[in-house]
Amino acid sequence: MTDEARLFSDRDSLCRDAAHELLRILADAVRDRGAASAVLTGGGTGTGILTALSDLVSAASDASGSLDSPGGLRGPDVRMPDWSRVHLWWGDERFLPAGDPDRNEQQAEEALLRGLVTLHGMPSANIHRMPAADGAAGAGAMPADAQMTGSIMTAAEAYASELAGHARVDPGPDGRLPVFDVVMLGVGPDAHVASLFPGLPGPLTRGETVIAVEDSPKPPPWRLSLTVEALNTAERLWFVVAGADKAEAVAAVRRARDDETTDAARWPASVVSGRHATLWWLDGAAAGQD
Ligand SMILES: O=C1O[C@H](COP(=O)(O)O)[C@@H](O)[C@H](O)[C@H]1O
Repeated sequence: MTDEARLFSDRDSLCRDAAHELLRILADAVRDRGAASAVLTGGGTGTGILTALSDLVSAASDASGSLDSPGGLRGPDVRMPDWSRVHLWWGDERFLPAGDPDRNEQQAEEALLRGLVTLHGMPSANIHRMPAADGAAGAGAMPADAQMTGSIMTAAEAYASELAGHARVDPGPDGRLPVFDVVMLGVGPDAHVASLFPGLPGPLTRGETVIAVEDSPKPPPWRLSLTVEALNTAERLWFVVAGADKAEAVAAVRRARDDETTDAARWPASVVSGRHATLWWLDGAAAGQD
């Protein structure tokens, strides 16, 4: 299947359009299947999309003069999902104490999630955060290095179990995972996606849905990540990329995607795809046009 690319003059317009489309997909999935789920990514563009989504939700809610209701129309062209039926997951997370500003979930919390829970009826139980280093899978406070390996392994198993607990009723490509209507992924200048880094075992791992990463070249070193196999169950997979520092990686990955001999260990982003669509959301700089 050929990838589609959408180009934008800048990151803000990319984020606004992606947020708009994400809302539409979630609303359609709730209408058609009674449930929807999205996998969030960290990073500047991933968090920018959540901020844009929050703005859309607030504007639509203000325009309607009331809180959201299932399937209701809000604003001229924005249809809200019933948030009580939407589940949110993460593609990767930094294994740090809860509340650490470097955690992807903390950035998402501030950009969007607090508002969805307090104002728009999303149950906190629908927000599936990856475990934190000081949580049940950790060892109280931030574990010492010697304990860390065991803690992060337990955390990866815990998230895999949580995913399996929400697995699709009618098992599709992977009975251990929910239906992911949309998986969003940033792409690093080194072509990493989620926390699957070139040169580490992550991109080549098979048979698991979640892995622990103990030596990420991008700080912090301890991370959790969905695997290639898990990401590839997405109905739609979106690469969301902005900035000139990504242009070389984007070009190389897009070339590698057309090459059957691609080395997954060198170009992790080249081996992930959506089942029905793979879409590149790019600003001009990331597309190499500046
Ligand atoms: O560390 C991470 O980086 C990537 C890319 O972030 P960006 O700021 O360069 O767009 C992100 O997708 C990933 O979730 C995060 O953990």
